[in-house]
Amino acid sequence: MKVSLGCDHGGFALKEHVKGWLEAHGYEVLDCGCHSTDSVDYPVFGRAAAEAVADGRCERGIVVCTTGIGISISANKVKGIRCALCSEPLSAEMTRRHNNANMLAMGGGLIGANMADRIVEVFLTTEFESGRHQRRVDLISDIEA
Ligand SMILES: O=C(CO)[C@H](O)[C@H](O)COP(=O)(O)O
Repeated sequence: MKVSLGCDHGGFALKEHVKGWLEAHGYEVLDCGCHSTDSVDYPVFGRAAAEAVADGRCERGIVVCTTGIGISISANKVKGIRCALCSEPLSAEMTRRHNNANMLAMGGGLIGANMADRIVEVFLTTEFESGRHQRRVDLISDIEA
């Protein structure tokens, strides 16, 4: 599975950690930046990571800013993206099972590396349940159309 990554300066450290975890676990990574703790604007990088998922270059995306909020809002503006902000593994599991989320957002200022590992692992390995949930995901897509 290929995973796009995006962050701002507030998410840089956790993004780098997640990148290492992904590579150690056999995932291919497309790092859309940023690449340092210099101050940048999170919509630029949330958009880049989301477009890589929307156009099929990556199957999933993970974005990080200080809170995870701004970069998740930005990713969700890209058509076809369902980006879920998660701070613990149960939310990551449920958003895969029920929402078929294709992107995960986390707050680099809010959660630690070990928690992020568990969230990422669950997000990338949990299947969508489909059934009644597909109808609801289709209704979300209708809003975009
Ligand atoms: O969490 C964020 C957006 O939701 C950003 O990381 C945060 O707003 C950046 O702020 P600053 O420029 O003061 O570091």
